[in-house]
Amino acid sequence: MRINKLSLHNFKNHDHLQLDLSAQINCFVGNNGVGKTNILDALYYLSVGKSFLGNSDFNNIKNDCDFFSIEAEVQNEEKEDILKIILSKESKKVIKKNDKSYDRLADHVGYLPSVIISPYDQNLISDSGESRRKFLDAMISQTDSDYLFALIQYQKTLQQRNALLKNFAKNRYFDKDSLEIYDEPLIKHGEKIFAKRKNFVELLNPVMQNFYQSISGGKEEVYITYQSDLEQDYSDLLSQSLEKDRVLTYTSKGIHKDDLLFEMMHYPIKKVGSQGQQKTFLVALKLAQMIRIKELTGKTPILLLDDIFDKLDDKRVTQLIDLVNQENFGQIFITDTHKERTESILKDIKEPINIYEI
Ligand SMILES: Nc1ncnc2c1ncn2[C@@H]1O[C@H](COP(=O)(O)OP(=O)(O)OP(=O)(O)O)[C@@H](O)[C@H]1O
Repeated sequence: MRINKLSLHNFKNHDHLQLDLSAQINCFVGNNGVGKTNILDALYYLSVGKSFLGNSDFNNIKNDCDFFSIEAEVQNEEKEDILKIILSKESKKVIKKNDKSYDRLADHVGYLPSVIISPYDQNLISDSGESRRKFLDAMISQTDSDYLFALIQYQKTLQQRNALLKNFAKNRYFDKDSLEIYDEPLIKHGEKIFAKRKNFVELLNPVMQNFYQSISGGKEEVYITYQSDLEQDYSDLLSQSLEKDRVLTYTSKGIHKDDLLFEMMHYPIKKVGSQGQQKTFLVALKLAQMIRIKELTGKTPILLLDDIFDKLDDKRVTQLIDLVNQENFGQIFITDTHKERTESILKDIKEPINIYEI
């Protein structure tokens, strides 16, 4: 998959922007705040139907405007598809492929896979488990529509079960049987999600380890551990935590409490990793994500590299560029504040490179 043309209207600070893109490497260079990251965000938006910054959709509409649109010509094997996303303040978001609207956003996810590496990835290390779960969900959903379906059903059931627990507390009443109606779908979807998450992380680990060692020059060992309540039987867990859930008025056990432990040399990387090591870890993790998506879907994700050259030493940057320049990586988008630095880093690359000054 690759994007031949991109056109933005009123997307964040870009009122009109039209770009003819290189099939290989595209760089957006310019000063702070000119809108380089916003272009990557528009490309990410085309891929998953939302911003990677996770803010409200309306914040993506240029200030004082009523709508934004993102349009792209996407090379899909032999044919070209036109993808269009329009969001207006008055109506629902519309995502169209070749003029046909998708009924649900979930039907679009996976069509144009993407992987983004950005300074915001640091939140994956520093934030709570929720951001790591979101990352895991976004990553698996791009490769597996069954997973996304199970996740949507699980979240719906969880909300209903929690609402009932709150209702019991409010009315000083409890009915075990009506609560248990939700247990069966929760267990069914929860177990499916657990198995898929466990499997995905297991297969991600060796790929990530390889990338980490290639970029860092083969020193530290890094590892991701998947932690889940569902290592125990979920049905037993729900029974055992019934009284607790009743008091807390929410469901305390399940895959909505899962987490990923990021480790370096058997210690949390958050505690023992330098800034450069943490960044290398995140880059390796994202490159591994890219390889897994490619293996599972047969599609090469577009790779979005935002401000990647900061915090990595020259040796690591060279290693990284050598890696992504190999033929198993597809179309790449890079942002940087220094045009000369970008040109110098990419000087040995033979593929066509487009550099846009924003
Ligand atoms: N809805 C919006 N309407 C208008 N401008 C916006 C909107 N949302 C963000 N911006 C502007 O976009 C700019 C930030 O763009 P972006 O993050 O892409 O910059 P950048 O070129 O990547 O900068 P840096 O080099 O600092 O990372 C800011 O000037 C911000 O005010």
